[in-house]
Formats: sequence, structure tokens, C-alpha cells
Amino acid sequence: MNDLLDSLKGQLVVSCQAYPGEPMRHPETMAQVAAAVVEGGAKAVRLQGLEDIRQARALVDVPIIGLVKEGHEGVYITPTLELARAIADLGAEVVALDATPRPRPDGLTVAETIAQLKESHPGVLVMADCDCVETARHAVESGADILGTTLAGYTDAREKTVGPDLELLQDLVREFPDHPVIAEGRIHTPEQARAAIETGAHAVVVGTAITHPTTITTWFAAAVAGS
Ligand SMILES: CC(=O)N[C@H](C=O)[C@@H](O)[C@H](O)[C@H](O)COP(=O)(O)O
Repeated sequence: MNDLLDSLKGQLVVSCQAYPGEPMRHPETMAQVAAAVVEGGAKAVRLQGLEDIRQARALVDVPIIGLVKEGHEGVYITPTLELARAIADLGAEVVALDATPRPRPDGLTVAETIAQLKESHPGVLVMADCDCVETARHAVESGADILGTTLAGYTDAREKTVGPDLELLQDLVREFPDHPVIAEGRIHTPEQARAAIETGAHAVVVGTAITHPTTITTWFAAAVAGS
């Protein structure tokens, strides 16, 4: 396993993302959030958007998992080779991309995307955002380095679980012992993060529960209102 993956074993990664139209949707803000979570112990950060990645790169030394979201339908997490290369150009050590076999807007397969990215950017790692075991299989066959449960519950492949999809995590850990599996998606408490590690996750990505104040506020507001 390479040094970067070694450094993430049993560690917390924090996803720092704001969504279109939101008050915190600003690259400088997200770069500052990234710096703040590193102070709290995040051993890597996951960032969306080229400008966010560029500005965070200047502020943090920990590995960056970069992605660009484009559109909402079908493949929207780093859907093209061009975007994957642009992310790697900015110094992100890991490029995250949708690894489902669904059609991609540039007409390339996941295998072609990964091969051509690695040709132009040797050393970059690819995190395959998966929604089910079949996608993970497809990702491994396509040359992905890391498997993530990121898309579980966000496609038709599986029901959306209330917390993290630990069942999928367990299946991936069992079926792909040679690939680090990162737990990501709906991990909202430290206990859930720990449960993911105990289920065999190589690392845990937490986003919303740490970096999305609007959502966190709705949890508290609802509790206070008793609804
Ligand atoms: C499905 C999708 O597009 N997930 C995105 C992937 O980058 C982000 O919107 C999530 O915040 C991230 O995966 C972390 O998950 P959570 O915010 O649940 O801790």
C-alpha cells in the first residue's frame, strides 16, 4: 500500500462542500473550513470544485481528495476525463469519480478515464465513488485504487439507509480485501464513524455533520421545537 493510503488508515477525512446558492458557497470559505478541520484532526480533506481545491491547496498540507460536480442527473461526480485531469493538475493527490457503469458525458468508460488520467498524471490515486457491490467490482476492474460507499442510496441500486450503509461497507471490505474501502455518506455521529472503522473501513469521510451548518442547525431546531 502506498504512503498516502498508509497515512489514512483508521483516520478521519472531512468533506468540505457547500451547494449552489448557499451562503458558504465560496472557495475561500471552503478552504478556510478545510484548514479548520485539519486543526481538529482531519487527516485528509475532500473538496468539490476547481477553485476550492486550488485555494485549499495553498492552506493545507494534508492530502486532498478532489472532485467536481457537474449536473444532477446520472453521472455528476467528476463526470469527464478533462475534469479529472484538471483536479490532478491542481495538486490533489486523489481524484474522486463516479464509478458506476452509467454513460459518461465524454463517452469514455470508467476504465478509459482512469487509464488516461494515470497516463497523464502518474502517481495520482483514484477514489471510486460506488453505490453497490457491482459498481465496486466494475471500479476494481477499471483500475480504481480506493473504493468509497459515497453513492450508496443516491442511485436506484440500494435503498437509502438512515445512517451509513454499513451493510454495503461490510460487503465491500469482504469482497475486496486488497482495496482500501472508505466509508462515506450519512455518517452523522462519532459513534457511527467508529462503527464504520470497526466494520473494516480503511478511513471514514464525514461531510454534512461537520461542515454543513445549515443542515446541522435543522437537526437542533427540530429537536428544540419538539417536532
Ligand atoms: C451523494 C453525493 O453527492 N455526495 C457528495 C460527495 O462528494 C457530498 O455531497 C457528501 O456531502 C459527501 O459524500 C459526504 O457525505 P455526508 O455529507 O453525508 O457526510
